[in-house]
Amino acid sequence: MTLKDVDIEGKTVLMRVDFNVPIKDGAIGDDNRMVQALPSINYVIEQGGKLVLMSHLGRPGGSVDKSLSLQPVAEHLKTLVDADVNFAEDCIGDTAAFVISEAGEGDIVLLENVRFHEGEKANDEEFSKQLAAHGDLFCNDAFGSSHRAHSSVAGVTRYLQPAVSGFLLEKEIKYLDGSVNNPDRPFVAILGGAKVSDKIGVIENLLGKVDTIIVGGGMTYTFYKAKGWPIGDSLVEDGKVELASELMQKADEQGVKFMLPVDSVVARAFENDAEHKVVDEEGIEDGWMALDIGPQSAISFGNIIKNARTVVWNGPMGVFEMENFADGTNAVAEALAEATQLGATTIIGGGDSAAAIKQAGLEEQVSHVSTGGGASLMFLEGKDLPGVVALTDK
Ligand SMILES: Nc1ncnc2c1ncn2[C@@H]1O[C@H](COP(=O)(O)OP(=O)(O)O)[C@@H](O)[C@H]1O
Ligand SMILES: O=C(OP(=O)(O)O)[C@H](O)COP(=O)(O)O
Ligand SMILES: [Mg+2]
Repeated sequence: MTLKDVDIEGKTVLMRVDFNVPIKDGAIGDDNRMVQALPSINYVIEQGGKLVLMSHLGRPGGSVDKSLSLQPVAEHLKTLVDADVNFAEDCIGDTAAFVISEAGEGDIVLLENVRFHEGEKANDEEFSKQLAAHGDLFCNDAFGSSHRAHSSVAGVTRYLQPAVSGFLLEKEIKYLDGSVNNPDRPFVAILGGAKVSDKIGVIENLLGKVDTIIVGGGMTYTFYKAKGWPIGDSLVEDGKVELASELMQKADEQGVKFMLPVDSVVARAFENDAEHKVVDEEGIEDGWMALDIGPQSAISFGNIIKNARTVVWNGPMGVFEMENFADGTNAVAEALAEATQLGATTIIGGGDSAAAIKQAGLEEQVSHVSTGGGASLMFLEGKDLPGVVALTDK
C-alpha cells in the first residue's frame, strides 16, 4: 500500500524518513534527503493529517549524543515546509506524547534521533511498541534506511497497521527495479566510501550480476592489505582482509573484471591542508594515509565507465568533503556524466555520494541520484529490503 491508498484526514501519520544528512558546526550540508521527502510530507499536511516524523542521524550507538541531535534538522525543516514544525526531545515516552498531543491537524512533529535508544537497532519489541503508539498509521519513506531491520523502519509495523509506502520509497524502488534487474551491458558497479564492513559483503552477490567491479575510496585499502601491499595509516577493516582475498579470487573464477586504484593521494593527516602526494599501489608508507584515488586510477576507471551501458555507483572515491582530496570523486562523476550522454543508464546512490555529485554540479547529468547507498546496494544484490517487506500488501 502507498499513502494514496489510505484516508489521512484527522489521522496521525507516523512516518519514518531518512534525515541522516551531513551536519557541520550545526549547519546542514546537503539537504537532498529532506527535499526528497517533501512530496510525502506535504501530501499528509494537505490531506489534513497530523505528521509525526522519525529518523536517525549518524551512529550514536544507543545512547544520547547531543552532537547527533536532530534539532538542527527540525530548524531546517521549518524553512522547507509551510506548516508548524515542533521538535520532541525524546522519540518515546511522555515528552514525545506531550508534543504530539499539542500539535494539530496539518502540523509536523519531528522526534529526536531514534538511535539514542538501544532498542532501535535491536529492533526491540517494547521500543517498537512505544514508537507505534504515536500514530494511527505508519508510513515508510526512508528509502536510505530500508535495508535496516530496525524498530523505526520495520519493527514498528508489527504494532501499527496499515504500514504504507511514501512517495520517495515508491519512486526509488520503481526506478531501480526498471534499470538494474534487466540491465544493458556492460554493467559496472563502483564501490567506495567509508562503510567498509557494511558494504564489502555485497560484492559476493554482485559478482553474479555485473561485468566489472571497481573498488575505490576507503574500501580500497582492505583489498590492498589482502594483496600484501603496505597501507600506512589508511582506513582498513582488519576483520575483512581475508574476505577481501576470497572476493578477488571469486571475481577471477567467475570472469568478473575487478579493478582497484593503481595510485592514491596520500596525506600526513586527515586534514585538507595536510602535506600530500601521489604514490603508486605499493607506495603507501607508514605515517601516510590514502585519502583519494590518484590521477592514473581516475583515467582507467573513467575509460571503463565511458564504455559501460549501466553504471551503479555507491561511495565517494576519496574524502571529497576536503577540496584537496575531491579530484578522484569529481573525475568519476564526470565519467558518469559522459556515459549518460552516450546513452548509458547511470545511477549514483548514497547520502554522501549524492552530496558529492551535487558538489561536482553534475546531479542533472546522470540518470538517477538515489538517496540510499547501502539500500540501493542491497536492492542490487537481489535481496528483499526489510523496510519494504514490512509494509502492508494491497
Ligand atoms: N580513502 C578514504 N579514507 C577515509 N574516508 C573516505 C575515503 N574515501 C571516502 N571516504 C569517506 O566516505 C564517506 C562516505 O561513505 P559512505 O557513507 O559509505 O557513502 P554513501 O553515503 O555515499 O553511501 C565520505 O564521508 C568520505 O569522506
Ligand atoms: O546514510 C545512510 O546510508 P549510506 O551512507 O549507505 O547512504 C543511511 O542513513 C543508513 O545509515 P546507516 O548505515 O548508519 O544505517
Ligand atoms: Mg554515507
